[in-house]
Amino acid sequence: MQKLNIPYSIQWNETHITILNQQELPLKTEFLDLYTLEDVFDSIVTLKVRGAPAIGITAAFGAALAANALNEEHFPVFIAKVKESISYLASSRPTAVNLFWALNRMESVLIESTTVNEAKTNLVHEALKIFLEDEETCRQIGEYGLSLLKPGSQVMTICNAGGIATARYGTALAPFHLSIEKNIPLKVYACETRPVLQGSRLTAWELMQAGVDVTLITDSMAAHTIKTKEINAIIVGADRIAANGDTANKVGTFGLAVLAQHFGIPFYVAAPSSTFDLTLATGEIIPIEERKEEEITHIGNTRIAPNDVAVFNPAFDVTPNELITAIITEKGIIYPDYEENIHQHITL
Ligand SMILES: CSC[C@@H](O)[C@@H](O)C(=O)COP(=O)(O)O
Repeated sequence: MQKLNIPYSIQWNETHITILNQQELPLKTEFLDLYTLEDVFDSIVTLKVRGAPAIGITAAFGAALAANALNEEHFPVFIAKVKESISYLASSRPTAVNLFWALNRMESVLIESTTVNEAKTNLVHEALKIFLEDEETCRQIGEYGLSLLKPGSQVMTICNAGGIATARYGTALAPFHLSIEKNIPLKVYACETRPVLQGSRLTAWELMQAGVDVTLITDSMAAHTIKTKEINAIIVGADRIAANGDTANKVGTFGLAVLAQHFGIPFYVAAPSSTFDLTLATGEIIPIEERKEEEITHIGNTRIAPNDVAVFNPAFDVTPNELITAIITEKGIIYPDYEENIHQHITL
């Protein structure tokens, strides 16, 4: 069995969190130490750490850091201050529900504690639990995902739903990491993922590190590539899945799902149970983050669009459930009818 050759993107070090700086990849493999609540908030907003599960894990550790930094002995005041830190972290990015899911777990543990010291210990334990569970979850997603892909398959993906976007292995990329361990040949086509290029900077880098056969294309080449390279399946991650299966993921995902339907190939979403938001009946009401216009008008510090051009920069889109062949979770594979099957699957 070959060892997964990618670094952990998040590590807990008692006084600080160490993250892989995903802004610098692939040119530099740099690790950053986050000591304060503000460091953690900034790392999430600026995409130094990104990907739904990784955001949740980092925020959970951030809440633990913030609690540990408090010099407050009066328990009700301590609780109020930690809650404030949790709300602050929750305001960092709006779409990935894993952020709120992880912070809710942290808040529950906080409220259930009875002293300041007990709360501090419990918060660290809960954040570590969230991290460790995610590694196991992603491995399971990988196993189920791999069971859907015939050896020799050519598979397209977008964004980076990989090991560095989770505790380890990833969601959409987990089957590829496991295929290396199990010696099963698969070929991946990675869309570069404009505007901030998670596909070229992160997925291409991660899969190459792991020894996966990966080919990079621009987003506009997807239709031609599916046709001429005989792509067998598309697999993507998710930031939030509504109760009816509508799925928010990196902008461009919806377009790939439409292409999958046109070409008659399966379109799979891979995500942990923590990415489902059963409080939302449909994807229509998933909040879609709009990011700063410089992500589109500039590459690095170089302007590539006219001054003052109007810009629309949604970071995510919502793929309607009827375009999704199956949703792969750590508990198994969900097929339509999603309205009926998701609830049953998630509450297993
Ligand atoms: C396992 S990560 C799943 C999703 O979070 C991923 O596909 C994605 O869209 C990430 O967007 P990002 O803006 O890079 O955080």
